[in-house]
Amino acid sequence: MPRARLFAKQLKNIAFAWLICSVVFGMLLVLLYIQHRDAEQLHIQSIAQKVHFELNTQLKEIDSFLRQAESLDVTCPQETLFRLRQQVFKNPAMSEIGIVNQKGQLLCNTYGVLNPPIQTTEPVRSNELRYHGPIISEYMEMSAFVLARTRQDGYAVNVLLPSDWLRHTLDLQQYSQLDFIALVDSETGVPILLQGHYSLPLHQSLFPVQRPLQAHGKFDDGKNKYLFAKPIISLPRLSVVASSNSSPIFTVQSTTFVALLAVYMIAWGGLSYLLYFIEKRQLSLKFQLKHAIAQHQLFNVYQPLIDAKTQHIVGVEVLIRWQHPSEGELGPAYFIPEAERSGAIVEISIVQVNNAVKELAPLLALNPQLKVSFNVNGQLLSCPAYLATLELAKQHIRCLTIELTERDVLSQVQVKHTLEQLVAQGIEVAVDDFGTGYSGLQYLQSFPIDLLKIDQSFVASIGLDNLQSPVLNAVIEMATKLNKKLIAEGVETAYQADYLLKQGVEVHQGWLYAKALAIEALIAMVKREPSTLPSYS
Ligand SMILES: Nc1nc2c(ncn2[C@@H]2O[C@@H]3COP(=O)(O)O[C@H]4[C@@H](O)[C@H](n5cnc6c(=O)[nH]c(N)nc65)O[C@@H]4COP(=O)(O)O[C@H]3[C@H]2O)c(=O)[nH]1
Repeated sequence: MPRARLFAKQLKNIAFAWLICSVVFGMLLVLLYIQHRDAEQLHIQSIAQKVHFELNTQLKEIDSFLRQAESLDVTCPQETLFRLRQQVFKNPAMSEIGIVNQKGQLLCNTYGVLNPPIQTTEPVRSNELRYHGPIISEYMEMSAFVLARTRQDGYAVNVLLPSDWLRHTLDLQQYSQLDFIALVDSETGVPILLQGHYSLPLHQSLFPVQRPLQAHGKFDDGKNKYLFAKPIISLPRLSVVASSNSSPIFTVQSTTFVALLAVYMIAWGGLSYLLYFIEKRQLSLKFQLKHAIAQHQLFNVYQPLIDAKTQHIVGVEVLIRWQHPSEGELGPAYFIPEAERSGAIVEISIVQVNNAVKELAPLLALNPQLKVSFNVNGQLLSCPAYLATLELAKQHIRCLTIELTERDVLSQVQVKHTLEQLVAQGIEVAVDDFGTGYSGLQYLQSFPIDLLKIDQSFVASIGLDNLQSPVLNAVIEMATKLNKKLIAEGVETAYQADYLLKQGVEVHQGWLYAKALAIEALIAMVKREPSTLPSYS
């Protein structure tokens, strides 16, 4: 093969290997990405849930105090102030508690009675837990939230929570690997506590947050992100929101990336080499075959067909062998598939028929009725040179049979016409390995088929209780009904031979009688059988 072509073939292999590896690795990366992304999202959810839980616990405690505040004396006697202060000591989240009347006047707080009262906003009528904020507490000069409840009598009790204190208890800083984690107003989305850079998905309305929700896509800072939001149960007006970059694959560690790249390169290289190796082997087999034909290394062997009743040889199947210079004698399984692929089968088969005519001439001269059977595939049937060789051979071999597999018989429309022409010349058509094909059996009626060769697997099933055993009987019955001749292949035991004989299958082929023989051995066998060829000496 010219160098340029060899080089082009190698390039093709490399490109093909690259394509396969890229597709496989691409799929692998997508899988990894999905797995990684799902894990990342679960991680974000679990952080948000944790913050949510902590906040919820805090708020529930404060709320339970506010519910009990129904019993506080709103004239702010010492006893009430004591209870308020006691509460502040017990719960360090609260820095101040105050009582506001229906007009919005702060009457007293943990610091004492306010005289005059300070005007604030009028209490809301609803007695749900609510929050205001963040506000700047005048006393503490810091940002804070107000949690409040309105009592049945219209007075409100409120609690001041410093923002800093909340931030520290929730320890938001430990979540710095997230894009952000925030406590936001569920209605407006305004962040009240925030760690990181707050950004929201574009073209998606998240607010008001009424139930736990997730959002994916492009955010207003131009990045693709994932977001999880969940309202606080005891105060749904507030929600915990956490978000992270949703493209973690691009943050794969450099060592992992290098390892992946190395595996990819090794797989690519390995596959290229494997393809090169297979091609080289095929190429070399193809060239070796050509050489073998030229050097006459291929030769015929002949397996006798025996009439089991009389024990006489009634024919032979011509089989091929290769006397390989280094590998020794090789069976057809080693080279026939490649010969069929490369087209060398045509030349091989023509030489085979011509050799058989020559080698069998002495036997045919003595017994012109000797059946001679050749394996023929669909490719050969469409080759005029081979058909012409058969036609010539027919002049020397009176009982010439061609064996086709079911696949070959049915493969081409014109096969039927070719077979009819061969039959017209007196050539017998047999179906080889009968029963192993998966096609319907209509062809038995429409194609000119005279003989069925029962596949060895059915013969091997005789006496065994397996699935194939009933098929053998069905095949025999069908062949009898359709008036087809039968030959049993692969007869290895006397038991099988007896059984087949009892079923009416008289012509056998198999190791019980003889293996495939070189022409000299066949002649020697026939010599020992004077009754078969009475005049042969
Ligand atoms: N286990 C066992 N095996 C037995 C027994 N009796 C015969 N055989 C083997 O069964 C195969 C019968 O040939 P096939 O079904 O046409 O199957 C043939 C045929 O399809 C193909 N083949 C052989 N020679 C040629 C040829 O010249 N041209 C073509 N196109 N194909 C061939 O290769 C196949 C295998 O051929 P072989 O290896 O020669 O194997 C032969 C034969 O040696 C037995 O009792 N037990």
